[in-house]
Amino acid sequence: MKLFYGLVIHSKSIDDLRFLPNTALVVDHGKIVFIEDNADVDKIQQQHQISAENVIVLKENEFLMPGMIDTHIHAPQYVNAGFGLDLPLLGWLNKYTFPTESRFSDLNFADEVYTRVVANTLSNGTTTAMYFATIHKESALLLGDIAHQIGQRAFVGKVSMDQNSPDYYIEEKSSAIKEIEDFIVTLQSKKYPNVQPVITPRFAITCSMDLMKNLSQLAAKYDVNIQTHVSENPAECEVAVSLHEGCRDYVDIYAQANLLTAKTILAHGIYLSDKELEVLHKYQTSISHCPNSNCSIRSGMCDVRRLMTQGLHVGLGTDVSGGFSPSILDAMRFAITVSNLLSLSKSEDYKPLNYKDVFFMSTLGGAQALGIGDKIGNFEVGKDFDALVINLAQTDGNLELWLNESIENRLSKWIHLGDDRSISRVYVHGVEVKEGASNVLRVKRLGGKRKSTEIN
Ligand SMILES: Nc1nc2[nH]cnc2c(=O)[nH]1
Ligand SMILES: [Zn+2]
Repeated sequence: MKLFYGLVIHSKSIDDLRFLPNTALVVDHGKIVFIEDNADVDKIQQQHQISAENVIVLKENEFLMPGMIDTHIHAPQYVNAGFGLDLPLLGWLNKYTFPTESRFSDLNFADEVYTRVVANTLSNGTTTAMYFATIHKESALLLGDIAHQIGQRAFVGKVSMDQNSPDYYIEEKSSAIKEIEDFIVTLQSKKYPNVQPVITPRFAITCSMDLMKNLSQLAAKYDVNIQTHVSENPAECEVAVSLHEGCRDYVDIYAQANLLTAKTILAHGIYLSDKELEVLHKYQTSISHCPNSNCSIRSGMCDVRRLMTQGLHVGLGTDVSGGFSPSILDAMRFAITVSNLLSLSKSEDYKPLNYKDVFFMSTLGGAQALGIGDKIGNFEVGKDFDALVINLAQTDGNLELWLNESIENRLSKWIHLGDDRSISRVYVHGVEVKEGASNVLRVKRLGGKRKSTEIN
């Protein structure tokens, strides 16, 4: 058992951000068993019979918050993060993305990259990641092993794609179906408590209707989540609809393939019509908003307020490497900026997203979008303890504190100016997983040996 005591910040809903001073929070076997603000910490320590070394008292400039959730990240594209941003989506996929992803048939290469991406995103406070891997089953399974060993909560998707892809990076339909079923069965058989397989048709351009229908049957058979992309770029939308005869619009393609469920998350959704939003709402399908990617490969600006007004759950995604940064703090800032820019052409009563909204989206909102809002996302008794200790008094970096600043302003400063240096502890399911630098995690996993694999 562990007892945390200090300032706690979490969201109960998008309009209900709580700042809870002097809060006692007790964790047992990874779960939150008690929480009370303005608490008598000694009394609670005694009541729960917690030894002194298991009491963590936060310092004056520290606070505890829920772990952050990246609802859309391509693990293999971590290699490309920060370059190749000169082309829009379809050209970018062909020139930069497919060649890099095709290299993940090499398990040594996959081991090196996946260890780095898991360690680095954890270090940046991503306690849960919804990953796209590649079409290679073995390396996707390896990503699951790595997330488990290092301690990140992860959904891992072996990508499925059987058309309109380069010869060197494509599956045949029958083998795509066999491989994904093997992948699900194998990953589930490992019984990792925090790592789940996810059905991952890349998008409607690279998947035949028949493949997608088979994938939706497997999702139902094994009760797993589904992820794909939707309506990211105007040229993509046009090609997708032209390829699937008899489908009214982009969302209808996935509806006809039975891929829309309450456990489905679609990345982007920039150009969705009102009718498409209605359909997504009917199926309780969520959206992953990836504003860095939308800006960097110039896909467009997604009106998150509109999606939320339609009742959709919207989480945040880094979409590495369409997005250049693996940090969810960066996604929060981009989301605010895009929303501000959109508001310039809206009426005065349009409310752009603010720091409280994006805090929600990166925690409870992300959990709801992944269909696990009852398990993580905030601090409620019965939920798993996925949490970050934030230290605002770090001396490096741009975050400066002044006397008598309100807690609200300090949180806003952290969201706008913080980085991994201010994330001093990271917990997943009650286990501390950030031990100083991400290097420590890497070395631990690789048994103290650096791999000789060259990344180039
Ligand atoms: N941003 C992004 N969009 C996609 N659509 C299909 N594949 C991808 C991808 O890898 N990244
Ligand atoms: Zn993506």
